Amino acid sequence: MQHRPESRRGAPVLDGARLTAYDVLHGVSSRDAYANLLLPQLLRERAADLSPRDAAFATQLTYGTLRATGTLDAVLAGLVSRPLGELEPELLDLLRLGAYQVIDLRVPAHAAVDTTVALARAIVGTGASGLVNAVLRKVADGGDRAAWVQALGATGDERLSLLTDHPQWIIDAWRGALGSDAELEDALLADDEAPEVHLVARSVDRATLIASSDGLPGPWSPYAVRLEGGDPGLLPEVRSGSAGVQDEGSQVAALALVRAPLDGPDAAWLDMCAGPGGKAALLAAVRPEGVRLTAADRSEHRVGLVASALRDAEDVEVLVTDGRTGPWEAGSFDRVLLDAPCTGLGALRRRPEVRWRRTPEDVAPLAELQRELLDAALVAVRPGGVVAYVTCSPHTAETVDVVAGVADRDDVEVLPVAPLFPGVPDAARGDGLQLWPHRHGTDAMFVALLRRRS
Ligand SMILES: C[S@@+](CC[C@H](N)C(=O)[O-])C[C@H]1O[C@@H](n2cnc3c(N)ncnc32)[C@H](O)[C@@H]1O
Repeated sequence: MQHRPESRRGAPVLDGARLTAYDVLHGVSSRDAYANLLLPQLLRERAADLSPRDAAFATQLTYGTLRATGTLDAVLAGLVSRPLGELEPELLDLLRLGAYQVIDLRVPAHAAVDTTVALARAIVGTGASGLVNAVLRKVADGGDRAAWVQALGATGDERLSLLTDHPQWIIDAWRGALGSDAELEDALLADDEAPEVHLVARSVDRATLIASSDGLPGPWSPYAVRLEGGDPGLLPEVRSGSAGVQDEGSQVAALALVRAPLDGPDAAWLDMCAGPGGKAALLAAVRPEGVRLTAADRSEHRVGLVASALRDAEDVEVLVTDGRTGPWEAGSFDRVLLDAPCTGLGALRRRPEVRWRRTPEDVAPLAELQRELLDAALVAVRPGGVVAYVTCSPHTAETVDVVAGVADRDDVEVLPVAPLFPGVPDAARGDGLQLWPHRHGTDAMFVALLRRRS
C-alpha cells in the first residue's frame, strides 16, 4: 500500500488523480517500480475514491510526466538554484508533475500550481511549498513545450530529444534502424504518443469482440481490435481469457511463425521465452489441431503468468528452464518462437520510464544473450523446421546483427517475412520484418525467420 497523506482539517482535500500520479512517479523513482504495473494496482485500490475521469487523468499525468522527464528536468534545472539531484526526491517528483501539467497539458497555471503546492505541503512539508510555487510559476511564464525548447536554445538532436522525449542514444538507435533521418522525427513523435489499446480475439470471434468493445478491426492481424481508450479489463471476453490485451505488432510477430512455410510434420511447437504468455496464448489459440505447444521461460514468476494465460488450453506444457539449456532433445520442434529478452526500445510507448532507465551499456550483454538463445533455438528445431527470432526493439545490434551472426551457416536459410503479410506496407527490413509506430501504429517489433536446412 502506498503512503497516502491525510488532508488536514480545513486544508483542501488532495486531488486524487494527482496524488495517484505522484505515488506512481515516486514508486518509479525511489524503488524502480514499473508504472504499467503500479498504476493499475493503485487505480484498483482507490477505485472507490476515483471516478473513471479521475483514473483517466491520473493515467495521463503519470505516463506523460514519465515520458517527459528529460525535458522537464532540462526546464527545471534552469529554475532551481541547486542541482536537481540534490533536491529531496519527493520534491523533484512533484516539480516534474506540476511542470508537465503546465508545459504539455496547458492546465491553467493557477490550478497546476495550487494543486502541486497542496501536495508538496502534505508530502514534503510546509517549507517546500514556497519553492514549488515559485518554480512552477516561472515554468508557466515560459509557455508551452515548443516555447521552452526554443528558449533552451536546443538545435539538431538536442532539439529532437527535448521535443520527442528520447535520450540521445535511443535517437541514434532509431536512426540506425530506420537507415536515414527522413522519417526520424515522425517516428520519434509517434513513439511519444499514448498508444491505443489493442485487443487480440483468441478464442472469440473478432466480430463479436468488436461489437462488445465498440472497437475497430486492426489492419494487420486478423485477430486484432483497436480501442481508443477505456478499461479493457472490464470486457467480459478479456475477463474470461477468450480475448486479451496485446499490441497488434506482437500478434503479427507470433503469426509470422505460424505462417512460415514448412516441409514435413507440424506437430510440436516451442515458445522458448514465453513469459508472461501473450504470444503463447495466441499460438495456442490458432495452432492446427494436433499441435502440442511447449512454453518455457527462465523466470518462475513469469512461468506462473504463462500458466495462467494458457489455463484453458489443452495439449500444452509449461516449464521453467533456461532456453539455452532446455531439457528437450535436439531437433524436437517443428516451429520455435524465440521472443528474445531485449532492451524494449520498440515498446517505449507502453513503458514510459524505460527510456530513462535503460542505458547504452545494456545493449551488448543482451545481444550476447540473444545470440546464445538463437543458437539454442536452432538446435531445438528439427532440420526443415523454422525459428522466428523476435524482438520488441529495432536496435540494429539486437536485430539484424544477431540474425547476420547465423545467416552464413550452411545449415541455416533466412526466409523473407514481409511476403507473408502482403497487406502490411513498408515492413521489409532486409529479409526480416520491421514494424514502426509511425507507419503501422504498433510497437517497433522486429521478426526474422530462419529455417534449419535438412
Ligand atoms: C520479450 S519477453 C517474452 C514475451 C512473451 N513472448 C510474450 O509475448 O508475452 C522475454 C522473456 O524472456 C525470458 N528470458 C530471459 N532470459 C531467458 C533465458 N535464458 N531462457 C529463457 N527465458 C529467458 C524473460 O524472463 C522474459 O519473460
